[in-house]
Amino acid sequence: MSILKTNNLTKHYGSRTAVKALNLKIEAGQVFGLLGPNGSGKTTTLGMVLGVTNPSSGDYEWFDQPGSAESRRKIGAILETPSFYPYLSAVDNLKAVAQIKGVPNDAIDKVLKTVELADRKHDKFQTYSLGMKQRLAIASALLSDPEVLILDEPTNGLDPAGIVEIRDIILSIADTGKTIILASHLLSEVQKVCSHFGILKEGQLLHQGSIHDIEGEKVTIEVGATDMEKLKSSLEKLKGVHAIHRDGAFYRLEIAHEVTTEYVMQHVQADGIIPTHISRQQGNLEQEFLKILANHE
Ligand SMILES: Nc1ncnc2c1ncn2[C@@H]1O[C@H](COP(=O)(O)OP(=O)(O)OP(=O)(O)O)[C@@H](O)[C@H]1O
Repeated sequence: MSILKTNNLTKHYGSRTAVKALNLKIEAGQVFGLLGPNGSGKTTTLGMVLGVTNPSSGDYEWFDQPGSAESRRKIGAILETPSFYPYLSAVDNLKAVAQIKGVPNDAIDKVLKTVELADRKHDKFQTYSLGMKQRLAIASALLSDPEVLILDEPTNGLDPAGIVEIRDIILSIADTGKTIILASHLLSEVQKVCSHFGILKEGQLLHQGSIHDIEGEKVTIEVGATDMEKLKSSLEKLKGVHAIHRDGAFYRLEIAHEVTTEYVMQHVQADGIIPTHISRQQGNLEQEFLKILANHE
């Protein structure tokens, strides 16, 4: 099922075109990353499809229907950090949101669990870290059990641990079958959590497709050992290895997608080799990304 389709969606601010004839297509179950530098039109795009920014021209469909108040009820979105009451706990803040949204309070415990705030649910909002505040915002967007969750730069300002927590939560929400649309200027974020992505530059969509297609077969594993000769003859017997290249102090293996570092490790250890280095490179999205940008220079 098509979740979101935009048809030549365009926004001008005076003489500036923020979004230009955008044709996005997002299907059910995708984690779709709208990737682009600051000012490329991501927030404007999300604002238009959420009905908070008027398009200059073009239109959009949610669930194969023209955008409407009814379709928006199936969407949970965080465009900017929502304001919570600092002196209230997470539970009491969510009770206030539940009342506004007209959803029963029974949903609160479930969403707090999803965002891993169950054990801090009675603490005041003002005692929360930035990451916890962001997780509470996600909980609030999930309260009405939407089919689609929209997040604008969900990890902005967070420390590395906070970033990992948000990513894990996004992935676990995606596992429940919800479609997620997130805007990000971070290639690594899109690569780590998204199944599909679109690249926006100066309001134009340069590319859209699946992450897997771009990463394709380009998965490699680097492995090194003290005895490189012995390592090579062991690696040559390994199933799922398409090619072996010497790269300085290690071999770079071109491998089938399903080959893991554990599998390589077990295989070489069985031949009596202890690797001094082993790591897996998940595709070349960065290079592909730069290529796409270069093609549009
Ligand atoms: N209300 C507004 N009035 C005038 N220009 C605007 C307005 N909102 C956005 N713009 C302009 O539209 C362009 C796209 O901005 P937008 O915020 O959509 O980009 P973005 O990709 O979300 O960037 P960021 O991540 O920095 O928010 C920018 O040039 C911006 O200055």
